[in-house]
Amino acid sequence: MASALPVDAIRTLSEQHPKPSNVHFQYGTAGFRTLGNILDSVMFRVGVLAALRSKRLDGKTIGVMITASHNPEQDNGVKLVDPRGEMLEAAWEVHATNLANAATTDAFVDALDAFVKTAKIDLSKPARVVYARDTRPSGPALIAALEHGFKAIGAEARNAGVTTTPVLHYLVKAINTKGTKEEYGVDSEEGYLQKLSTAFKKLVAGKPAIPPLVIDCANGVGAIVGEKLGAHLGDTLKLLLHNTAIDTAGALNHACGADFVKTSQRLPPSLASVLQPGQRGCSLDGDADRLIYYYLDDRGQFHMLDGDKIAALVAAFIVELTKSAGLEGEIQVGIVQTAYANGGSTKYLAERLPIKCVSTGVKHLHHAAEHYDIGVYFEANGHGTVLFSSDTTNKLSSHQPSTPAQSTALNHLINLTQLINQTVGDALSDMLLIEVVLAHKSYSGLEWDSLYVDLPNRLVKVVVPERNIFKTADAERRLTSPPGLQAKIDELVHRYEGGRSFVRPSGTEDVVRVYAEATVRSQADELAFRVAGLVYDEVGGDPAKRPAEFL
Ligand SMILES: CC(=O)N[C@H]1[C@@H](OP(=O)(O)O)O[C@H](CO)[C@@H](O)[C@@H]1O
Ligand SMILES: [Mg+2]
Repeated sequence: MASALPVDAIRTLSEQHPKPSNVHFQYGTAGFRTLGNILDSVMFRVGVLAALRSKRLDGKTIGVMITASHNPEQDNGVKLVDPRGEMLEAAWEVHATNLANAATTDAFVDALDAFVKTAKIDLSKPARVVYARDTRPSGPALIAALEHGFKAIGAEARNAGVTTTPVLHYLVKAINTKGTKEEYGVDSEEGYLQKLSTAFKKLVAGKPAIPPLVIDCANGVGAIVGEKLGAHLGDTLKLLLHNTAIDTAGALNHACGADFVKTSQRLPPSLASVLQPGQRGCSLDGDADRLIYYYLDDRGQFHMLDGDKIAALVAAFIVELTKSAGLEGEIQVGIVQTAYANGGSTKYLAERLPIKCVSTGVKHLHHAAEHYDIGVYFEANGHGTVLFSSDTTNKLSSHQPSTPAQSTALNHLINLTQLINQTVGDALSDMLLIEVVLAHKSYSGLEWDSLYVDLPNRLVKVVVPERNIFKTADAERRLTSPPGLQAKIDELVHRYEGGRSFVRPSGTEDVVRVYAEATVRSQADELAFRVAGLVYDEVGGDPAKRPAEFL
């Protein structure tokens, strides 16, 4: 017999976290995300929901991460992590949205009650959660609201403190596999850093000394975890941490970080006197799950190495290792991208490997990558990882190499499975992976960059009255609504050499995004601003507020 919801405790505590009346919350691409100061009720309710998710899954530990990633400092957000360290099952996103929008405590309790029945949640099961936050100033108050949610429903909750999003994902998997034969690692941040650095040291043993690496920590939590990682790495790889001002108001993600670099396609001004020509630098985002590399050439010109370049570098290396290990034909490496992948990268990769295009958002990439023996997925913005299927992991551990060279390659592959975060993309783990490949190939940024040439591209935001009328098909590459708009975009695109453009509603911001690329820089810009203008006018944008750059 299932026990009942502790309705009295939920009511009492819920009254302390009333829902603001004029806001509609939505569990989107990255969980709930909006201004930090309106999220109190959402946190409380997510606390209760996380516990129910755990009960539904037989008491497995669920993760809760409070962060707004690369978004401005005043924003915050929360997302749930499922037992294997993956994003919350999509079907529950709707339940999360429903519960968050119940107008009153009574409505919330009624919604909970109905939900427990329809989702067949056995309330007698234990509820276990692990939670963490990034460095945002709104974090501590939101954690307190979340903890009230845990308390209300009686969850067993473990506080993982201030850490990165990927560390939290790792912890969830490590806790849930503890003591099993799939044990993922020691269930602590320290255990994770130990695991990564041990694998890294094995992978670069015997290689020439690696020059120090400049890291822009976006003034976020990557600064804290990056410093600890640096201590583990010692002289193997010296990390030069910059933008580490986690206590300076307004500094987080401001004119720095992976998103700044990717969108503005330039060096953070704070690194202008730091990065030397030829030296490698990289930027993390506010919760350290995105990574963008770059270098300055001899003339001091900036060159960006984004998620697409990372995918190309890493996939080629893994393919080479599988061949050298004598596993050619037995292990297939595949790539997953989104429509935002640069056309140059898609062409380069499609000529070499199986490749798939999916909708924006890590959960789509992750699931598609699981269908390959080894799936490499990166969003152009630098979020991604490499997944090894369990068949592949078994093959690697049982394969009998016939030569010393095969044995070395096989060991490298096995160590890569330890170095790479299998739950979600991690900027720090990805950074070590890239450093391994560069060391093995004796590549500088220049050689890596010349794998293929990026097509000039431009990303533009369009503010429209109603973004939900924009509907897409074909992995978001075509609009099906508003009717007729896609035909007009096609007509424009045809006029540009190497032209490609698509339009989709953002899942994290109240805007529509326009992407365009073309063979020549000025043409990519022109196409993007023409399509942006078209979109703006088509859906009745206010002519008085029409951005001047739209054509
Ligand atoms: C063009 C772009 O970079 N879009 C980002 C952004 O999603 P939008 O749905 O485009 O707002 O945030 C997502 C979550 O971080 C990330 O997965 C995605 O790649
Ligand atoms: Mg992030």
